[in-house]
Amino acid sequence: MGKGKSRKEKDTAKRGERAEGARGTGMKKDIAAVLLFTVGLALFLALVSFSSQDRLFLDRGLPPAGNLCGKVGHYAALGLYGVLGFSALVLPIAVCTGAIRLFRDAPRRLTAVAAAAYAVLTLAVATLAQLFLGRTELASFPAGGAVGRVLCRNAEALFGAVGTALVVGACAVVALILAADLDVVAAAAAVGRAMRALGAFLFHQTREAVDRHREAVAELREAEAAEKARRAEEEAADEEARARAAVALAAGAVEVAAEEGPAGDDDPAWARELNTAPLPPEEPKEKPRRKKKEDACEARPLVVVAPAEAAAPAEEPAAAAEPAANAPAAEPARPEIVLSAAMQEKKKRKKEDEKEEPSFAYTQSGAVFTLPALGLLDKPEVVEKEVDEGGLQRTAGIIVATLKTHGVEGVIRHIRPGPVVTLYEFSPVAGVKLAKIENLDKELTMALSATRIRIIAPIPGKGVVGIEVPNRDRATVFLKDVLESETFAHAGGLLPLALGKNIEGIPYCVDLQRMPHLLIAGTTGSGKSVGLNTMILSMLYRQAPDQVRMIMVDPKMTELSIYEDIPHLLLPVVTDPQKATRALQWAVDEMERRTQILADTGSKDLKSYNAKVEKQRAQGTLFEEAELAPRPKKLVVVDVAQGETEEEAEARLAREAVDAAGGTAAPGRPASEVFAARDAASMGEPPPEFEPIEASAEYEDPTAPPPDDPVAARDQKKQPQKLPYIVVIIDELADLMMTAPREVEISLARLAQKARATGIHLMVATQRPSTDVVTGMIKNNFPARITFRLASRHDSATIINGPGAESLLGDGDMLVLTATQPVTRVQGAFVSEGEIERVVSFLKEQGRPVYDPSILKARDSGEGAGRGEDEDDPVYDQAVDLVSRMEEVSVSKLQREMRLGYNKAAKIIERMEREGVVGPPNGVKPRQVLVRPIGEARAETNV
Ligand SMILES: Nc1ncnc2c1ncn2[C@@H]1O[C@H](COP(=O)(O)OP(=O)(O)OP(=O)(O)O)[C@@H](O)[C@H]1O
Repeated sequence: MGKGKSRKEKDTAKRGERAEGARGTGMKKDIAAVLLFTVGLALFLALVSFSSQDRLFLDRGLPPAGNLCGKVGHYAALGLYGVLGFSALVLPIAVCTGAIRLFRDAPRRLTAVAAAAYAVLTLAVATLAQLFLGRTELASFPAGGAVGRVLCRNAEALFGAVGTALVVGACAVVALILAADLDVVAAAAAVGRAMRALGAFLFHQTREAVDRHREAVAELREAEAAEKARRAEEEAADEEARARAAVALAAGAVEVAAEEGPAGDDDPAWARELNTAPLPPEEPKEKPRRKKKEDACEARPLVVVAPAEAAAPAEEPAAAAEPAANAPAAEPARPEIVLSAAMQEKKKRKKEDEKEEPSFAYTQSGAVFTLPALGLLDKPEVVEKEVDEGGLQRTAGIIVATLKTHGVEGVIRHIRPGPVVTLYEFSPVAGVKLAKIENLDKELTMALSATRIRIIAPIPGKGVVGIEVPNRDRATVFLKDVLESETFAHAGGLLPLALGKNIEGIPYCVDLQRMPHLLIAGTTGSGKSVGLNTMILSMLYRQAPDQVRMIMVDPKMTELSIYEDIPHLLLPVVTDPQKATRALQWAVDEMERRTQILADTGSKDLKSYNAKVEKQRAQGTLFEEAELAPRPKKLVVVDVAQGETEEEAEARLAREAVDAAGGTAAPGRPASEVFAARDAASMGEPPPEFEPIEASAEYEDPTAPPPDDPVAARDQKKQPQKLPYIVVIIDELADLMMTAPREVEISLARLAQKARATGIHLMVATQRPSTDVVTGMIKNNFPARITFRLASRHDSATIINGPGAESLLGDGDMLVLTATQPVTRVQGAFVSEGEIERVVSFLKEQGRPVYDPSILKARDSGEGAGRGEDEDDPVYDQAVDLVSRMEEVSVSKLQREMRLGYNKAAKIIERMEREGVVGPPNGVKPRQVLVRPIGEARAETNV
């Protein structure tokens, strides 16, 4: 029994010992867990409060200012970050989790797995941190620490960057699941719940904000309505008061009038008006609205439009008619919004639209030629938009703020809205370099979210910097709009070009005569051809074909062929570059011929020549009479073709003179001057000398073929004729320059230099403004230039001597440079093909041109005669016949008289010199003629 008890006791004692032991182990574990947790927490605090700046304090023996765990914490964190980088933060989590598990008495196996998982997680985070943040400078230590750097380098070598991210990322997630004993589904659900809660919160907040905004708008509208009602009441009261005052005054005036008789001259105008008109007219309803706008404008940049002060008083007739006593009270001082000239013109035009379209029938020349009517052009209805003042003010604010950010201070004084761009006039403070503003164009473009902006620093003559910002809604300018404007109607000159509207929306026209030649450039699609068409149509709308003739060169064969066969053309539209070269040479010859005519008649230019011709025609006199008067001659032309001898010819003329004695002698012509046309006798026609001066068309026709008999033509004494203007239009200069660069360059330069006075003008367009096309020689001779959008600043400098064209918007946006005006931005007028076709067929209905194809023939084949080549040349014989009647002759005189090309005339004169008909060259003076007509020579010998 004692043995058994002792075993029982032993068992109990053992159980008690085990329980004791277990209690002791549990306590130890708890203590270890607490210590571990503390270490983990301290580590966490040391790591999150680490600051590299603390080193400065520690170096001076001071405690660190930032680290919550003092010196030890700082160094521990420094070491851990250095080794593990950001993954050091996993450590305190691992330690704290381990502490909690220890506390919960978790199985040892699980704790070991968790520890291993945390270790893997730490290394994975270090690698990922190095991979993603290694190149940034987020912290004072490497993102992945030394460990992360090594692991990342090796992993990248094995898997590449993306592979490393995937593999290491997967390891990290698995390690996290194991370490934290994470239920992935539960975690995802928790994240989802959090997102939903956040969404609901944001939605609620937004709805509240929208409701608040709506309420505020409704309140504002109510307040506005109340304000409007109040103003309406005030105005009604004012109106009534004014009417009462007027009636009282009228009554007074009538009483005075009854006492003193009719109002004398001293009475104020309003008093006199009151006698007949007791009540002032109702004020326009628009007035109060404008007042409101003006009030709103105070302390902001003034939205101006253009100087139109002169028109302002005319806009306020009612105010002017009001009694003086009312005036001061009615007009408090306030900022003024001036209506733009363009807007005024629009208003005016609206009224004029109601009038009938004026008739443009042209009746100066013999035949009536009707100029095309404006009705042939389209003018789509455009809804006029109100100026968005708020938007303009906002843009002005952005400009000022952006410039300020970049160190340029200043204010915007005026805003000038136009159809396509709006000009903001910026006044910088003193000391700002303008080049700095110019260089901020890209910054401003970005800040304004604009496509392109243009900076004009400074605007010539204004002392401000112009910033042109494209409008969001771009208006189209229609050609009809410009052609029917006052500006075009009053544009002087014979060759007005309606280009479009300037940036204030005012129609912009130039005169080609004054320019006097125009170079046009623009990349493909920039609006160059449309621009050229509007210029051509402007001239066609102004001038009849006998006043202005055109040569059109279109090597691209696309743009100008639409004008084929209009009566203004001198030639069919030239598409072959070779022929174009000849056409240019013809223009040079024509210029030489005209220069001689001007010199012979002592005319300064074509305008004064045409004026003289007009006078001569009115008086029935001739230019030549003055020259011929001192040396009357008896001229006999022997009809050698019919085998006539000199005696027979003289006898014939005597007979004819007797026959004609009873006929009409030409008024004012010397009786001794007797002419005989070469074939007159054989044709049985009355000799021309007895006819009155033949009335000819007012203008010379350059396409008329040369006279069959120049001698007879010269002697026929036709009335002088005016010379038409000639406009040469070339659509693609580059194509011509590729074919015959030297000839084209020389012809263009000669024309550009000298043709102005002779009424020949050039319009040359190109899409390649490179220096091999627009050569120095061409450029120097074309002072007036228009550029549409160009590809680069460099191209812009070639055309307008500065930047700007590269910032244009395309679609007809252009810069115009003339010799007298600074660069002006213009929105080109638009004209469609349909409109051009309508105008062209209207012109063609009135007549077709008669072309002179010889202009385009190759020089040598057309004009033949070389040195001793063509001894039987009938033209030479005619020339000798003609020259023998002159005292002196020059190449151009012969050219003019016989309607020859310059080269041909020069060759004839050379041959005449060789054959002793004319003397040697005499400097700039004409050559002396050494022969006499046959009859005259015989008469002299007999004497
Ligand atoms: N003044 C304008 N207003 C509105 N749109 C325009 C204007 N001018 C041109 N455009 C538009 O730009 C397009 C191209 O114009 P255009 O044919 O004149 O260019 P281009 O410079 O002559 O090109 P290319 O050299 O290739 O012929 C036109 O079809 C038209 O839609």
